[in-house]
Amino acid sequence: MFAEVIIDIKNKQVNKSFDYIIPTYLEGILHVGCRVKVPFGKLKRTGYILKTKESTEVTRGLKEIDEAIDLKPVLNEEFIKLAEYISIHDFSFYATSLETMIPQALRMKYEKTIKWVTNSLDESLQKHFKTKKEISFNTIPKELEPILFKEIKLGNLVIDSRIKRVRKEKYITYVHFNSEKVGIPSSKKGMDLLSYLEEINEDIDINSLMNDSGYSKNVIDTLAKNGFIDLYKKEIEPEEDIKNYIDKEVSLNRMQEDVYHSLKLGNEKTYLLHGVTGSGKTELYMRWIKDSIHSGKEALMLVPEISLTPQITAIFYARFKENIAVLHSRLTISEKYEQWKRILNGDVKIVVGARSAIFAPLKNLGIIIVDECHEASYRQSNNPKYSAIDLAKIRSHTYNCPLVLGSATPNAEDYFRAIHGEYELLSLPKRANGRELPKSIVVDLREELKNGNRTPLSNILKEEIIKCYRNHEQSILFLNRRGYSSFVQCRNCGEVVKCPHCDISLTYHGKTNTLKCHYCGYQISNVMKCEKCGSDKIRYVGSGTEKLYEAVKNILPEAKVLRLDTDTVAKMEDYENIYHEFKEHKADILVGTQMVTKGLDFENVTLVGVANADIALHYPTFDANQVAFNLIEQVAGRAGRAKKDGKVIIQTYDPNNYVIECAKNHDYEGFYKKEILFRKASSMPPFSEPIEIEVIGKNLGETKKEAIHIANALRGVSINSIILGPTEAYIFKKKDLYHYVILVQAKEDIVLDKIQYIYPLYQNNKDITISITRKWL
Ligand SMILES: Nc1ncnc2c1ncn2[C@@H]1O[C@H](COP(=O)(O)OP(=O)(O)OP(=O)(O)O)[C@@H](O)[C@H]1O
Ligand SMILES: [Zn+2]
Ligand SMILES: [Zn+2]
Repeated sequence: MFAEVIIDIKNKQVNKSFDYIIPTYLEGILHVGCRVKVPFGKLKRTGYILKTKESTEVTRGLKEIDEAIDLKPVLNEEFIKLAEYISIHDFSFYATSLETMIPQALRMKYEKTIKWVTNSLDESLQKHFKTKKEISFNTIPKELEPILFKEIKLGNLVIDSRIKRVRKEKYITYVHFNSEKVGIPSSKKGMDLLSYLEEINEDIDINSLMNDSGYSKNVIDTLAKNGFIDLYKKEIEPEEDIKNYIDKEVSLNRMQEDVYHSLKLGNEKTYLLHGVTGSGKTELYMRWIKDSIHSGKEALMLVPEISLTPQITAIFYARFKENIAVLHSRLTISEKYEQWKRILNGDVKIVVGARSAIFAPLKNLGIIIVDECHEASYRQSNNPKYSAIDLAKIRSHTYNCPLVLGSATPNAEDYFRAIHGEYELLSLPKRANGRELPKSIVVDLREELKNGNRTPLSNILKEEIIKCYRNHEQSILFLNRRGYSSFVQCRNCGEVVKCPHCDISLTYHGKTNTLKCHYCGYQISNVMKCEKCGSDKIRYVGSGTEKLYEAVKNILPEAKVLRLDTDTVAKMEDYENIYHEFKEHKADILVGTQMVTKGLDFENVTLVGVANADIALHYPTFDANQVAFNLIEQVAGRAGRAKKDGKVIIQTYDPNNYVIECAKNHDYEGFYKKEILFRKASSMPPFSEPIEIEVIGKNLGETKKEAIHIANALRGVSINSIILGPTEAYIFKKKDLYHYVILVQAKEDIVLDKIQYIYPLYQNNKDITISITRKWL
């Protein structure tokens, strides 16, 4: 027998498979989707078996497979086809695409084990088992392998794999008041804290204690040392609140009912579910999933990573119990692997997860759902640069099952397809509980400046925040920029402090008193004097979330304000802590970046402030307006979701911009009509299928030369295709590297073929890096 093998050679990949002989003792063991070690050149390399066959056309130099890495396939035919698709469609390598599809645990060293499951076994092997039933594969000498594999084929031995378990912190420290202890603490603080503990009269976790009482770890430690309190660790029950969640299956309203019946299982249609924020899309997803399970099939639902909150997890667990695997980033490598095995073995029928969950090894899909389908995070930004939605379409095709794309703000491309019949459009134009969408007010920031208000909060927003706080309601303030100010400028000569490695200005961070580059992480301590003219008149221009936070604190010192951005959230746990604190109304105001715009369903939030609606508008991408509209509409959707009316304040320097006007009126259709005209005029998706080729290098001249060379080569193969550039990228210099961009609209396949060749050409080029991205699905 022979095997077609794709070999994984970093830096020298080819999308071509090679034939190898399967040694007789591995026949029947090695199948499609197993990884093997093969001789290649002088070295042994890892490869993936794409196909096994009886004969080969290769006549000379045929070599034998050296070793089996997997004794059970880690990928099935479906994924092998999918990887081939990615390698062609997304201009990447077959091996890299295959590698992305298997759990990380399997990409590391893991232990293969053999289990003796009958009474008979060749004697030469028996002695290795001693008294055990399961031993490590490595304890069997190489020369016994042929016998070993024979026994596996006979069914006496079973192979499995074991992943080393990595445990993460799973403990919380609790504080117990020791009422037996006589005497009093020596410090006033200690005494206060003790009476506080006596009053609450129950054990409390140390973090809440420090937050609630405001005492430091020092005071607590001293009390513990002197025996007034005991500290003990308790294992965190990770799914505690998940288990406690009670499912309330609401009855669908008329609108939901209609949409619910419009979807038919058992066909491969793509549906676009356009439902305003709070319209009850999630309830529909769950009904369809249930129906799919009842018909004996499985369901896959993708959500943006940031929406994988405990809330959504709890809702799904409550409804579907053990039948579900939730794949989120908080799982350890071994936990992810466990989930993957459960899915592979058919132990679960429903998978909910972020982008990479599209590779969940379900084998009988009945429906695929992509929530918040407008989110850019469904595209992977490094190789292979696949789009999970694109792959969802392929999987829906393979299983002849529907694909549902859900969003309150679908991308114009998708809406266009829905209007023109490529997708079926389903609409939920009203909120599920009958409440109105929040009323919006647009504030002209130019007027504020004229009136001498230089803070990030307009007078109206200030008043509303205070009013909201006085009413014991919560507010969310959104600003699309972290740090304190956007740049630092000398008032005397106008010099702006820039990153020496990138072609952008540094951002001032107040907490650390530093200037940081948001691209490369370069950091210096704050400047007191202008480098150029020596003046000490330094100005901090623009606002980031830090400054916004400070401004809120200034008007309401007594309010509890939380900040949610990548500076305050290092881990998913941090996000969850802030999330819970706000959800339980332990804080009044939440200030943050994009993180606050997504999927939060807090009933007490009645005010949303968009501190600067213009930032997103000025990105140099074809869909900047769309992204800006989506952000404003999504964050506005957090207000007034339950019993009380919501209000939205949008601050802008450009109040007449159609994006702002449409967002103010929650007018998606109006926005779409303008946006699609603009796309048409500029010949952008859905009217074209641009591919961006970035040429990146250290040496400006060389990089430019290479970029021109590539552009010309492409022009050479097709006169009908449009090849724009090379032009300097929006941020021309990043981390000391120059970026040139070529934009291609391929009208002929020959251009695509040519682009396929670019990566391999530059694989070993130390000076030039290439990055190729499809700007459409
Ligand atoms: N038929 C119904 N009757 C009453 N309440 C409902 C109904 N359907 C959904 N809801 C409730 O309405 C709220 C919003 O629903 P859901 O979160 O599903 O909306 P959504 O469309 O996903 O919103 P978003 O896009 O903002 O995340 C939830 O609290 C949900 O329980
Ligand atoms: Zn100066
Ligand atoms: Zn930098």
